[in-house]
Amino acid sequence: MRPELPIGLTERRPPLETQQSTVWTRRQQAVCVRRAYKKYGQSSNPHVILDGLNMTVPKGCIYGLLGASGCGKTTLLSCIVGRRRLNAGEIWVLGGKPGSAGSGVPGPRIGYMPQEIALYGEFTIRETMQFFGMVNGMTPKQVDDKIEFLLKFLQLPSASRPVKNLSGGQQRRVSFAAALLHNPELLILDEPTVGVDPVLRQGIWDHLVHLTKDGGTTIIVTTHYIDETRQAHMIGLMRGGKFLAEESPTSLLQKYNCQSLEDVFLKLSVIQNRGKRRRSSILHDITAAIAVPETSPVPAVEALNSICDNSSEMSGEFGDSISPVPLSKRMSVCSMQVNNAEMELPPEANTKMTLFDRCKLFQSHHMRALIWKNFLWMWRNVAVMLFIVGLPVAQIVLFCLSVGKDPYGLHLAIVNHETNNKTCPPTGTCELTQLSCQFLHQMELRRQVLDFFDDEESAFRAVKRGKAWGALSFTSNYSTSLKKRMDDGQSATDWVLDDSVVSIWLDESNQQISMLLRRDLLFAFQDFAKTLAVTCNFSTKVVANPIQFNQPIYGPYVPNFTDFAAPGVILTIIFFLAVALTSGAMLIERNEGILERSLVSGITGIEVLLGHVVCQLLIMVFQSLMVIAFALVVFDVTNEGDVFWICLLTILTGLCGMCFGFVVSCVTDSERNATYLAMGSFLPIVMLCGIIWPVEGMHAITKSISFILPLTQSTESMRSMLARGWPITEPSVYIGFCSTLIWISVFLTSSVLLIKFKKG
Ligand SMILES: Nc1ncnc2c1ncn2[C@@H]1O[C@H](COP(=O)(O)OP(=O)(O)OP(=O)(O)O)[C@@H](O)[C@H]1O
Repeated sequence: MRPELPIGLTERRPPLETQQSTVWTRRQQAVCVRRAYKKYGQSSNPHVILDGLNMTVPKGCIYGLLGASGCGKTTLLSCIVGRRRLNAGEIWVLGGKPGSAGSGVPGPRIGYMPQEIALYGEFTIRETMQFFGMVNGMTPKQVDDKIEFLLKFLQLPSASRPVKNLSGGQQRRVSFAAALLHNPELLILDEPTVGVDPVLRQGIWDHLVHLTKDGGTTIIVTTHYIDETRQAHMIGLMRGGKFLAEESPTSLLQKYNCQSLEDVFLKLSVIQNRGKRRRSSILHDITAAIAVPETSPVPAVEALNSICDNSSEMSGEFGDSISPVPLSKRMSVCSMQVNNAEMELPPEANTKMTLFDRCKLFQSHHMRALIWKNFLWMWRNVAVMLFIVGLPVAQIVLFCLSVGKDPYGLHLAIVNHETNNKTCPPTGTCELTQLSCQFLHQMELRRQVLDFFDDEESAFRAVKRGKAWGALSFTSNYSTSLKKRMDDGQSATDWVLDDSVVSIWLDESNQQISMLLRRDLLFAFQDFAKTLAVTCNFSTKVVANPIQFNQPIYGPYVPNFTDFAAPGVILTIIFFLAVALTSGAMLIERNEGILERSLVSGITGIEVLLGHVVCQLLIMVFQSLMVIAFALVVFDVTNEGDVFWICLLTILTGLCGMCFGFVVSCVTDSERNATYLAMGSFLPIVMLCGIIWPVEGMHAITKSISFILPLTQSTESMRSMLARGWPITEPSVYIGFCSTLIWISVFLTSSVLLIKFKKG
């Protein structure tokens, strides 16, 4: 015996024989979704959200999109507004495909109120409206008039109140107002009545009905309060990636003989659960009838969906009355005032994009709005901005104060048998006695501390305990033997040679300190010998080292580490602060939903990017000039080059950091991941770009990696300008500029591509 069909399925059969919609009829709808398939996650373990969903929203309708939390309403809406792509299926919005050239979607034809507040807390209500007004090409007068109406209608407080100081419900209403502001053709409202009291909720619904009266506006609204959608012309009950029904609330209530829409939803859910078993057997029959070739590349689910779709475009699994019925009848469900809707040519057919329009990187009113908004945000966060501007200056000050200066106050353990370990002031005469004292005096002049010990044993002990950096021992006849060594020259005896030597044992555990101590000891000896020669009136050449270091060709006679590290440190500070600034700003904008909202308003990712470039470039230029001024003027870092080129290279490096920041914000989805990525790149760049150690000393592999990194060539270029005074025409200088420009284009292109192609 044939089992009894569940309610709904029996009613579902007849429409299977109705006609197919054509592309033309699809484009006549406000929204038409066909065979939508959307999944998240890996193909091996997909999370299917939309599973062959069909949806038809005629023009001039209020369409209530209902469904349990997590059933995919927001996902469907973001596909409709062109912010996410379907994995399969098609969407027509206001006659065009979302995102296609000339469709106006995303764009001002749509008003979108996302689920999250997606507003700048620091802005006042008026400023918020001004921003969205500017984005949608409204004049200030039009915005002001609309603000007045919206404040009254939505019972909002004064327009000068900052959004962050409003209650949650008020913030949602401001968000709603921002979507209504420019009278869009299609209004998409994701839960607009959350946190709104019943009276105002009713007011909002009345206003929505009013908006659709003349047929010019279509509204799609999602809500958890199912029964408030009684005022909608049509509702779509979504469950399991499909619509259970897509009909007018009255006919649903009648058809299922229920008191409330909630009951209808429950009834249909039960039917769907029962029907799934039944449906699987129906599908089995269909597949048997129309065999899908085994070699077909189309997955079975899609094949089945397409089979179903080719025979019908059922929107609801049950209770469907939308797609299969003729268009004229369907229109009667919504406002009858949609005059000539069928006669209107879809905008895409009308709109001819010129080549100029297609190549246009930005629209001036969008850029105006973005730049105004970014500057206003900076102004509202002036303390943060001052910190950001001051941070690189603080860092360069810290660097110059603490890195690269010669260590002083180092303790040396002295055993002076010549003076029985007594201190002895230099005599300043030509007496060749107690010469050890004159030598030690030179060490004191170099600001090192001398501690005297009785014997070598105790001096070593002091070094071993970390009380001194080295031990020095003078023989009892040091002066006599030194004099004899000079007098006898080649014929000097072994004891003369041995006794005229200062014995030194250093703590070499700290390479920098021991290197500088060695240098100080050698210089101290040279100075002592020279002083003696001058005092005793004989040529200093006699005591000079036979290797003579003349005045250097480039750099100071005694180079310091500050001069070596400064170019790299300046560029690193500017580069990484720009990374942090840009990626931070972009991520805040994205994570708070503001970016999403702006993009739905028609602003492009490239415009957002350019908006940040313009504003942050200003900050960065200021930062760069301050850093250079502090390094060169206040801390007197050696500079022989042209300040213009030095500043330009610093600014370009900051720009490069900004572009890297864009890439970071595009590839990461949270501030934490952005921080990991920025920090992860910081250390390799600092280690490999020749900032703390010359590239010449690196391993062959790291040397070749270092060659292509963003800061290597620019650091070398900066060093050549600062220390050698080389002009831009020198290869090692202009290569730094070229490398930075190449990296800017690489990062910028990557972020533009990521913005363009990285959609959900
Ligand atoms: N980017 C994403 N990556 C992976 N899963 C996602 C993503 N966005 C949404 N989802 C998942 O898709 C499902 C549908 O989410 P969606 O936000 O569309 O539901 P919803 O019906 O709008 O829910 P609610 O009514 O609670 O807002 C949820 O299970 C959600 O976890």
